[in-house]
Amino acid sequence: MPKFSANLGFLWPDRPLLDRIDAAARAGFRAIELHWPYDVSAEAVRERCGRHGLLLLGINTPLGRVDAGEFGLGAVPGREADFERGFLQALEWAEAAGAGAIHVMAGVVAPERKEAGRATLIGNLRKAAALAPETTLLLEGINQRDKPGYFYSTIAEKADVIGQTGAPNVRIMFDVYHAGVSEGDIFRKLAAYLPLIGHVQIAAVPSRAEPDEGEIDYAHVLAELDRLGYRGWVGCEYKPRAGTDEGLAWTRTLNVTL
Ligand SMILES: O=C(O)C(=O)[C@@H](O)CO
Ligand SMILES: [Mg+2]
Repeated sequence: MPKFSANLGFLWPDRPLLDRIDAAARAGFRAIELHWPYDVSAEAVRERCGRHGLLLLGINTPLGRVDAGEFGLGAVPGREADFERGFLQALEWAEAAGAGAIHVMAGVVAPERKEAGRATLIGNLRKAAALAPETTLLLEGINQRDKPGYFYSTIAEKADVIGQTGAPNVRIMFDVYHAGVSEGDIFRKLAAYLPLIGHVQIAAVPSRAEPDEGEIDYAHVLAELDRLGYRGWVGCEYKPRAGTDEGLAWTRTLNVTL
């Protein structure tokens, strides 16, 4: 059975971040991952994780100008200097908090700028990977229904960018929810891209709720990850239907030990 981490961007949304860390430990998680924790001190997060013996896996790069529709800057032509500033902020926070991975957010790019966006992303990633050789840089596709215009939605596009970047510390964040909404054929893609996968995330399709409903049978997905020999973490990145603690009943349904 894979190892599970609590995504505290979505779980226990009713309380402040440090309390969410306590809740994750109480629920039995051994690792957590965060989205954009920049308004909380990295040292406080490190201390709270240490208190519980929790591993902090990763965070996301800053989004940019959210009011202008930005959702990351990695592939946005003309914003390279802002991307670098944001990446360095993420790196400094991650190192101070003890996180080993950074999800480099590609961002929203107009279709006619797609080729320029690809070159921008590869250039930005080469620099970022060299600046942070000890950190895993994760690339995630986001489905077009949730974030119209996001730079990529398929696993193949991320693998292609990783190949072009040529850095050993850039890996795929295989979010089964986004892959399910965007393209399906999950088992074949897990098998095909396994050597490039640095992290997996799960949520029901199409609801993005606990992974015990909808069109993806997560009992089979988790068994397939085992069968393939995946040794990484599986991030529980779902939006609880109601209370997060009650929602963890899915672990019993699926015979999962946190
Ligand atoms: O939305 C997701 O899926 C994520 O993994 C976040 O980190 C933001 O894209
Ligand atoms: Mg995700």
